[in-house]
Amino acid sequence: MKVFISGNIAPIGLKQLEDNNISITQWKEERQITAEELVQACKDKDGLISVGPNRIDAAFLNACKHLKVIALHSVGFDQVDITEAKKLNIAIGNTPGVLSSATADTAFLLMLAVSRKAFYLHKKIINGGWKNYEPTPELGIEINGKTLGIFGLGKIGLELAKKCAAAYQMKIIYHNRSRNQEAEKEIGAEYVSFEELLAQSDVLSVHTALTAETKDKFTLEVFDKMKPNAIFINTARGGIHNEKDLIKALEDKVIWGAGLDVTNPEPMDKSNPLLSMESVAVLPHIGSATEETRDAMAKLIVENIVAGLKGEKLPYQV
Ligand SMILES: NC(=O)C1=CN([C@@H]2O[C@H](COP(=O)(O)OP(=O)(O)OC[C@H]3O[C@@H](n4cnc5c(N)ncnc54)[C@H](O)[C@@H]3O)[C@@H](O)[C@H]2O)C=CC1
Ligand SMILES: O=C(O)C(=O)CO
Repeated sequence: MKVFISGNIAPIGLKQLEDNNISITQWKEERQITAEELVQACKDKDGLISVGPNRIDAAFLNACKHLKVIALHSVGFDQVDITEAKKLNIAIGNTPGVLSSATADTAFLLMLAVSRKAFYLHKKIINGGWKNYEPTPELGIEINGKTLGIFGLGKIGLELAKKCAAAYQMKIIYHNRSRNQEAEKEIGAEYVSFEELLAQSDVLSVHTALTAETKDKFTLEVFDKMKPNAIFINTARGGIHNEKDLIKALEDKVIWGAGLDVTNPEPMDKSNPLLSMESVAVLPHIGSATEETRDAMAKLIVENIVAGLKGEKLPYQV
């Protein structure tokens, strides 16, 4: 059985694939593989491990109908045409759960970094701007005891809510497609309407998937309904906020700050105005990027690939 890997996965995953007698070919270049190159690479393969944002759309799936399984190196599957894959009987697997804590940590880190303008002040030191010990004009705001609003209280949202409730006694409110009884019981999270979420959150953190419903959900009109000292955090997908509107909202002080692990497009251009704003922190999509989490993701990917190649139901099927 032959599998193509369109990027890097943890070495433990490569070893486990070899132990299962799976022959692997891997994309080793620094640049992202193109759509044409991906089709070409998959021509004589039985499975694909899809790393990064390659579009697994109808065109790709129809050009590679022979694939038995596609294992995503992500929990998100917005890059995949699931309906078409189902029609063509190609199993799609993802990596739920094992990355929830690491991704919630990234949201937590962004929340603190924004609240104290940490990335901006770090750059200021590099640029020789730390002159003496004076109360800095760039004051932060505190998180302790404030209200955290979660948009999309699934696995990652719940991890963040637990961390913020425990570390900072934050009040947790959330808006979701359905009620999350576990969160309501465990941390006293309160379900609110989307409008209430906007009106009450001191920190609003996005954790839904990117779908037709959530695409461009955060526009200027929406930011306008938030508190002027609110912090907006997005570690889900860049397409969920409208970047032009976010820039305008920050420039006009409609909201206080923003922390992003995801942007649209990715990579973000280094001239992007968000990168020079005081109360903004941007990371290059590192939500799940820890050694422990990437090892755990690789193990799930191997389980999905092995099952899919045997024609069995995937343990983590989308
Ligand atoms: N920055 C990064 O590296 C990472 C980003 N992610 C992103 O985080 C997303 C969430 O991951 P999980 O928490 O594991 O997924 P999940 O499926 O456990 O949680 C998503 C939650 O959003 C809710 N939801 C979906 N559409 C909604 C809508 N229109 N309105 C209100 N609620 C809605 C769902 O009901 C669910 O509770 C992924 O889809 C992925 O895009 C995930 C891992 C790492
Ligand atoms: O899992 C995901 O969806 C990511 O974005 C990367 O881990």
